[in-house]
Amino acid sequence: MQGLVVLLEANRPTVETDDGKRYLCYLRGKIKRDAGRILVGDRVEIMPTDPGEAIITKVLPRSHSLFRPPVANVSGLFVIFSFTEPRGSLELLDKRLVMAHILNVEAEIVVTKTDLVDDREKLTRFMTLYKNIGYRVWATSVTTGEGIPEFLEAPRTGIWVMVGESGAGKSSLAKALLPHEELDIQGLSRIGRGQQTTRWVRLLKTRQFWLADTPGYTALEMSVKDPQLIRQAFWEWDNASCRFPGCFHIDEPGCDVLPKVMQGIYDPVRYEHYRLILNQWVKRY
Ligand SMILES: Nc1nc2c(ncn2[C@@H]2O[C@H](COP(=O)(O)OP(=O)(O)OP(=O)(O)O)[C@@H](O)[C@H]2O)c(=O)[nH]1
Ligand SMILES: [Zn+2]
Repeated sequence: MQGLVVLLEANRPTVETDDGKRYLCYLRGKIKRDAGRILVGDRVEIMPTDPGEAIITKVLPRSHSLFRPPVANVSGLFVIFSFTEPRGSLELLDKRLVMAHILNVEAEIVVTKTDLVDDREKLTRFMTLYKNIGYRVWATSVTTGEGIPEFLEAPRTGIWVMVGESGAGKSSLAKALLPHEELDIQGLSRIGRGQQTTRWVRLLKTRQFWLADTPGYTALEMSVKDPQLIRQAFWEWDNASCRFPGCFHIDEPGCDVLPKVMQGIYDPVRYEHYRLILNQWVKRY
C-alpha cells in the first residue's frame, strides 16, 4: 500500500494513503538508521499492523526536496508578498524566485492585503511586470476575500510551500485557504520564539494541491556554485541578442541586455537584483 507522509511528529510519521485513510507509522530498522531517512512529502510503502497503525517498509525515490523547511517532492513555492503594510522587499521576492528556479520547482507570486492598497495602478504595474516574465501572480485579501477562490481553484497539483517575509500574511492566507483546519498550533510555536521555537511541517489538503504548513521556519540565503543557474533564472532576457551566447550581461562586449536596461526596456530593479544575487550567492562575482 502506498501513501504520503503528511506529518512527522517525534519521528513518528503519519501517512495518508491514496484512499484517504491515515496511519501512524513506525520506521523499519534500516530506514530508521539512514540519515535524512524520511521527510514530510515522501511517498512511502506501508504495511498495516494494528488498526490505524502501520510500518513503513520503503521510501520511494524523491525529487526536489527542500532542506529548510524539510519537505520532499515539492512542486512549487508560493512567494507571499505584501505590497503594503508592510511593504515587502522586491529584493527578497526576486531572491525567492531565483531560488525556486535553482531548486527546479515552480513559483507563483501571491500578493496579500490588497484591501490596504491605495494605488491600484501601481499594483497592476507590479503584477504586469511579473506576469510578462511568465509568473502566475495573484492579488488576494483575506479581509475582502478578493482573489482567494481564483487562487484556490487554479489548476496545480502536488506539494506547495509558502515562503515570504515575516508579516507578509502567510498564516492568514493559510487560514483563509483552509478555514476548517486547526491552525492554532502555529500560535504555540510563536510563543516559543526566542526560547526554543517549535518547528514542524505538515501537509494540508486543498481540493487541488497539498499546502505545506511550516511554522517556525524562516529560510533563505543560499550559496550557488554555478552562476549560470542565476543567469537562467532571469529568463526575460533570453531573447536579447548578446554577442556571446553565455553572456552574463555585466561588462561583456556586445552585450544587448545592459543597454536595454539603460533604456528601460528591461526592468532596472530586476537587473540590479540579478547583479546583487550573483555577488552574494556566487563567491567570485
Ligand atoms: N488588512 C489585512 N490585513 C492582513 C491581511 N492578511 C494578513 N493581514 C495582517 O497582517 C499581519 C501579518 O499576517 P500573518 O498572517 O501573521 O503574516 P505571516 O506571514 O504569517 O507572518 P510570520 O508568522 O511572522 O511569518 C497580521 O496582523 C494580519 O492580520 C489582509 O488580507 N488584509
Ligand atoms: Zn549580455
